[in-house]
Amino acid sequence: MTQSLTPNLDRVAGPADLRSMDDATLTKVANEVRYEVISAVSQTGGHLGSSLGVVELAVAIHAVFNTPMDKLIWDVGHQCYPHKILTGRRDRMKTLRQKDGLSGFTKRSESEYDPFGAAHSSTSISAALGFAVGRDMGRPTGDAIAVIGDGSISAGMAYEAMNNAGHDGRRLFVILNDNEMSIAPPVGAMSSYLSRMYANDPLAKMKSLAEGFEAALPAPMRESAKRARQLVTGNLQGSGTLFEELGFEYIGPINGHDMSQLLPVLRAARARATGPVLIHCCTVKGKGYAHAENSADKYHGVSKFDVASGAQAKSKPNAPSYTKVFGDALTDEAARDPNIVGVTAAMPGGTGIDILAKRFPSRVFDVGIAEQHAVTFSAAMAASGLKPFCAIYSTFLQRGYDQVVHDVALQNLPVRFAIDRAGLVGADGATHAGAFDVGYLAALPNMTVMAAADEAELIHMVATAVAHDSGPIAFRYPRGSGNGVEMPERGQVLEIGKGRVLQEGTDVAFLSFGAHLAEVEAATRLLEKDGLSVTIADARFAKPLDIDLILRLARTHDALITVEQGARGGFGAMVLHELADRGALDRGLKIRTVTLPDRFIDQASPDEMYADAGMTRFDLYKMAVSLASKDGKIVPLSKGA
Ligand SMILES: Cc1ncc(C[n+]2csc(CCOP(=O)(O)OP(=O)(O)O)c2C)c(N)n1
Ligand SMILES: CC(=O)[C@@H](O)[C@H](O)COP(=O)(O)O
Ligand SMILES: [Mg+2]
Repeated sequence: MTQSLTPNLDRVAGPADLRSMDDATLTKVANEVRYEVISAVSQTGGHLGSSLGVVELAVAIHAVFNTPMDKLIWDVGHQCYPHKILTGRRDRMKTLRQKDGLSGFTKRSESEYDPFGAAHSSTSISAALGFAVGRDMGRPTGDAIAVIGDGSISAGMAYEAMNNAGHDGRRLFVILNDNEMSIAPPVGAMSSYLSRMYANDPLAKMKSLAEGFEAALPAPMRESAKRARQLVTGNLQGSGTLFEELGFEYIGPINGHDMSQLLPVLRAARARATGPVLIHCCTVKGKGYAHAENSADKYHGVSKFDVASGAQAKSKPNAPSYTKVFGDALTDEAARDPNIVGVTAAMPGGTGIDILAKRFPSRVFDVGIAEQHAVTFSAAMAASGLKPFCAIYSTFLQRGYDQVVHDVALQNLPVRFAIDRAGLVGADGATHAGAFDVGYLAALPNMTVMAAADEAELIHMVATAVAHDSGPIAFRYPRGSGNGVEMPERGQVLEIGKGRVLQEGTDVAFLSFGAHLAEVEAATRLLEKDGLSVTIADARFAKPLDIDLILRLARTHDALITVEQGARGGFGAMVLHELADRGALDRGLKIRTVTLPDRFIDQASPDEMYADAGMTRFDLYKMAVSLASKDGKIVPLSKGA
């Protein structure tokens, strides 16, 4: 029988097994967990760098605290792979981020060790405080421990939570996982502050501890720890770090990969904390895997890869990504218009704003994980006469919605929202679905809402957004590659509120909004084989709607089907409002609105997810046939069905 490469990890069925192990064995377990993470993610892809950075933390926390009674909450949750391996899901790691497999984030329904779901950042401290209150009011809950990264702690919501927790004074633990990285290198004053806390400290190797816990330390560490803490806090009067000023006991910075520091510090903190405690751990994103550590993005999000070479499997799309098309188009427009600026909330690469930044660095603003701020910041730039392109994924723009309403739409300021990852996104699952932006934006007065049917349309929409100065405008497009359509030299400015007809028919009309047009066209080919005559129209705008087009389609067809990559309450709803209010439904038009279903859809490939949503070409075909049939026979409507 071959010798196991993970003999110590093999003895861990769950965290309780860790609590019976000595520190040396725990260190071995950590090394074996790291090996397991690299091996698993090389076959599934995923958030490798962040997970490698918290291997020791995950082992130590589960070894010291009494999970699942103690609630361990991972901020964002993208770094949860070691946690999942240690909490009974090791055998399912190969299903990570796949249909019917493990979620790539923590998820309540997946395990009792996941007390709170995540994926959107900066929620963990709020959740920890909620559990702490539950405990203190008699609910069956132990300690609450939030593990939050240096990127995530820079978001407003984290301050709201620390402000409340520090004032409330309840016992809870915040472990700051400081690896000096967000997805890109971190930005902002908090990042600089954290770096100052250990960059020049000659005792950085020392593990400085808050006075309250020095007594628990082995004698040799006690005195020097006290002095190190005073040095770290910037003066010998011992006044607090930012966190202490907020009411937290501060411990750190300590080496988040050194079990001989982590374990005594966590044990001391657990033994003595009477209020909120922040333990500052310095870690390395991608720790222990050279290809990750040496990569600019620390292998934040990787596809499958070869462990030996680190080479990632590259998909060979036949078309550029929507993200790149957007970044290139915006940069071209910016070369002609000096008022164009780009804004991203910590996602320069993901949004394509990094392309603009390469050409015009002084006109790009990465505000950190701060979508609320990004929107209002953009609103004021628009009020000053600039042309801000606020590029935020559909799902993350949800974080700044009140700012869109209150600071942009209500003041009718010409902010341009570039909404990437519209529709279903695949492996990131339900938390990242760009499902709701059409509904939440088209409901707003003054707002213009567009959706690109393909990458060529996206270029036109960027040009249209540049030219549109009379109020806010949003354009949405999906994650991934375009359709390989012919690309225009330069974007043409579209007429606001005007759609386009791709083909005229008589039996059934598809009114498509956005990138599901390709599926509509495929369904049409099937319908035409059955002798049906089909109209295909691309609405281009959910607001303002092309009323003339919609009324004409309703008048000249017995069946009208709207299609969108979004939830109910979006484009189809807008069409229904207009048709109903104008009496166009009174003569009995057969109309159906194809949207995402009223439920969340778990991770899979986008095609699998759209199949789950009932939005494939075959679903569309069946729907059209059902509308063009009589007594179960397909009777083309134009033939007097
Ligand atoms: C509200 C929100 N905005 C943006 C993101 C995208 N995002 C995921 S992880 C991440 C960086 C997190 O940095 P940090 O907290 O330092 O964790 P690390 O990856 O360094 O472990 C970002 C911006 C998100 N998940 N949620
Ligand atoms: C964890 C997180 O929120 C980001 O890393 C997100 O997964 C990025 O999504 P894309 O891969 O679509 O850029
Ligand atoms: Mg980080």
